[in-house]
Amino acid sequence: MSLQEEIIKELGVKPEIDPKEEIRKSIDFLKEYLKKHPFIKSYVLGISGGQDSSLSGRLAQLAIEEMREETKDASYQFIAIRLPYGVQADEEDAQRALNFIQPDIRLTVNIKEAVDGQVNALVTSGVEVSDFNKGNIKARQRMITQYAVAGSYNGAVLGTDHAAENITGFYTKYGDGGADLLPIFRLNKRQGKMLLAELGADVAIYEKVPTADLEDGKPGLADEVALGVSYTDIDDYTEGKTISTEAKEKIENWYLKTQHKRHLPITIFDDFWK
Ligand SMILES: NC(=O)c1ccc[n+]([C@@H]2O[C@H](COP(=O)([O-])OP(=O)(O)OC[C@H]3O[C@@H](n4cnc5c(N)ncnc54)[C@H](O)[C@@H]3O)[C@@H](O)[C@H]2O)c1
Ligand SMILES: Nc1ncnc2c1ncn2[C@@H]1O[C@H](COP(=O)(O)O)[C@@H](O)[C@H]1O
Ligand SMILES: O=P(O)(O)OP(=O)(O)O
Ligand SMILES: [Mg+2]
Repeated sequence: MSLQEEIIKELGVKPEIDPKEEIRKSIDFLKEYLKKHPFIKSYVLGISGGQDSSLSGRLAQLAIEEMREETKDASYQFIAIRLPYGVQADEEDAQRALNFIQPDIRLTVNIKEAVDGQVNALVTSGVEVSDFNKGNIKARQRMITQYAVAGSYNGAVLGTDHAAENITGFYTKYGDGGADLLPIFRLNKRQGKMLLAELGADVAIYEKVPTADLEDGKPGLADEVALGVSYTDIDDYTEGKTISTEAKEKIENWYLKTQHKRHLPITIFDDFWK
């Protein structure tokens, strides 16, 4: 089996999808988990204004609404959290996403004080913190906040990892990579767009340039610039298509370099890294 075939198998990507079917699959997955774990009453997710959290958030809201309807238990809630670092430059995009999702509960927790406090404590202890490293602290602070909210609302934390992100390991380990359930895992970026279109999202939501927006010095840095490869190439690769040798090598290098992120902490019984 070629590496491309192995990766596609691992990520579970289908070359073609029926968006309606995939929407139903994600909603049913979120509902089934709640039915099996009656003490979990809410799903919690940070909403950035980007494509992935808009899609995951809307799917979660729909799942929760169906749960309320079917069980007549009004305590099921979807909690959307805005997690800006100070003032978010594209705040209106985040508000547009919230208007699309129509979450039961909207919270805003500004992560700036916590992040700056952590950075200052490190610097005071003589540890240098680069802007890049601080970006990962922001992503981890968002994870801490989401788990704190889940802890207060009998909740589980959703993550937005999907095939086109997982393949390159383009997420912060235990930051946005830290979550309980991943409702859009298996979809690539263009398939996520198809689901958003089917759900009636504004085109601006799914045409927004994907960004982690983590570095102070590089605001809104596009994922594709940071990665050096386009989502079109990544999507084609995950659908089994032939892409340029240069793009293929870049994707496979990212995949191999980030293997550690797709495993639980490594023990002496693991040999995937050898
Ligand atoms: N989806 C997004 O858009 C998104 C979100 C967050 C972060 N990002 C991007 O993801 C990247 C995150 O940075 P990163 O990957 O350098 O940080 P990271 O913290 O996610 O991973 C690096 C850490 O992993 C561990 N590690 C590294 N290599 C290892 C290995 N071979 N075995 C075991 N452990 C190992 C080390 O602890 C290291 O500090 C950045 O490029 C950031 O912009 C993207
Ligand atoms: N500014 C943000 N507010 C709320 N939630 C956020 C914010 N930035 C990121 N998030 C969450 O993290 C994931 C990953 O984002 P990437 O753009 O893929 O880095 C995002 O889906 C939100 O759930
Ligand atoms: O995870 P999001 O919602 O920020 O989407 P994107 O990765 O497209 O920025
Ligand atoms: Mg984003």
